[in-house]
Amino acid sequence: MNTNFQQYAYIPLKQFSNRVWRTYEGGALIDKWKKAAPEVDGSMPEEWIMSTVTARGNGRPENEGLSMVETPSGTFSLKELVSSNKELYLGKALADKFGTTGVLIKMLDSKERLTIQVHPDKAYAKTMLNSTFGKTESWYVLNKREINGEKSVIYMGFKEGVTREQWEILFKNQDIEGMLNCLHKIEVHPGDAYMIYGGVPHAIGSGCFLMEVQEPTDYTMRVEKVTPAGLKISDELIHQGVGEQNMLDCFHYDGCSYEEALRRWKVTPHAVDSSETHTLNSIFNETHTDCFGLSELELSTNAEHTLKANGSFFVAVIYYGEGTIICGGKEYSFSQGDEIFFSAAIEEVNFKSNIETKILLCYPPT
Ligand SMILES: O=P(O)(O)OC[C@H]1O[C@@H](O)[C@@H](O)[C@@H](O)[C@@H]1O
Repeated sequence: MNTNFQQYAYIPLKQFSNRVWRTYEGGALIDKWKKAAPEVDGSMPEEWIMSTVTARGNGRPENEGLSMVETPSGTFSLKELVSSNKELYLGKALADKFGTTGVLIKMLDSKERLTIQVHPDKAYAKTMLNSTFGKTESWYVLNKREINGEKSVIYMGFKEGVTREQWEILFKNQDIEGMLNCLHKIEVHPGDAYMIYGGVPHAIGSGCFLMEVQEPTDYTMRVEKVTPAGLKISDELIHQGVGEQNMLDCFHYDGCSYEEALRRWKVTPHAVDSSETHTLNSIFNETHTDCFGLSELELSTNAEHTLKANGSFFVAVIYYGEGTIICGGKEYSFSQGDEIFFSAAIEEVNFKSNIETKILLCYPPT
């Protein structure tokens, strides 16, 4: 046990920028949010936040995806800090149950449509990939942009009647239009929230800027062998090493109507606490999943709100605004683009805003 690392469990820990390579292009809206010039689309369209997992990509750096945080004595990976004392950083329940943060948080900005894909549910992850975690995920839409005159959409869930046999034929023929036609196409707007459970087919369309809170793995099974921009995908990234037939088994063939799709997966955020100067909205909570949670704290100018410890760590992502954090009797500043880890050891955190502020609060599994 490294006693030196334990002292950092009592202070807010900010992470350095952590962009990750993906098969699709995007990222300009992440630059805009981070106030980083120039705002460019490229092959690093995701920012991974408080990540203790590495990304899967061909020929990419070994530690890509791992978050590095700033401490008074230098830069360390969150993973090594947490390992120094899991109970202190994560909280006892999480330390005992998983021994890891149990969650992965991302900002994702798509300039092009992502490939049609599916992620494992827990049962599939266990049997096929020997992993405790699947990749159930959630999307909270923050912004959108029109690309080539196209509205921002997502595709999700099979339409009624789609069978594995039909899906396999479309996959073998690489009939992309045919596959897209099997899924519900849903226009999205800032504020929309969706759960994407393991097994549910989906594709994020172009022009979506969203926060994703998810189980901490990078397992994507996909049915498109070439991306919309023309990038050829390796077999490993198509089926994660389990083969095409097993990849096809990762999908849940339980199609439904458009209305039923919205009922199953669209989430309506609601206020759980408010005053004249603040609102706390619950977005994803235990009624949707036990894998993670997401809330949102809105503060008007010169407002404040205190969050009390709940036995586990949480992560605050400053979507906009600036102000001061009071934690352990000390003051720290925060501003737009900050990503801050608050260990389970911290008893309470007071956020004070100088200007209008929106803070996304991400929580680990319950
Ligand atoms: O298609 P690639 O480049 O692998 O990107 C895959 C991305 O897909 C999205 O639907 C999410 O699951 C992200 O967490 C993931 O990173």
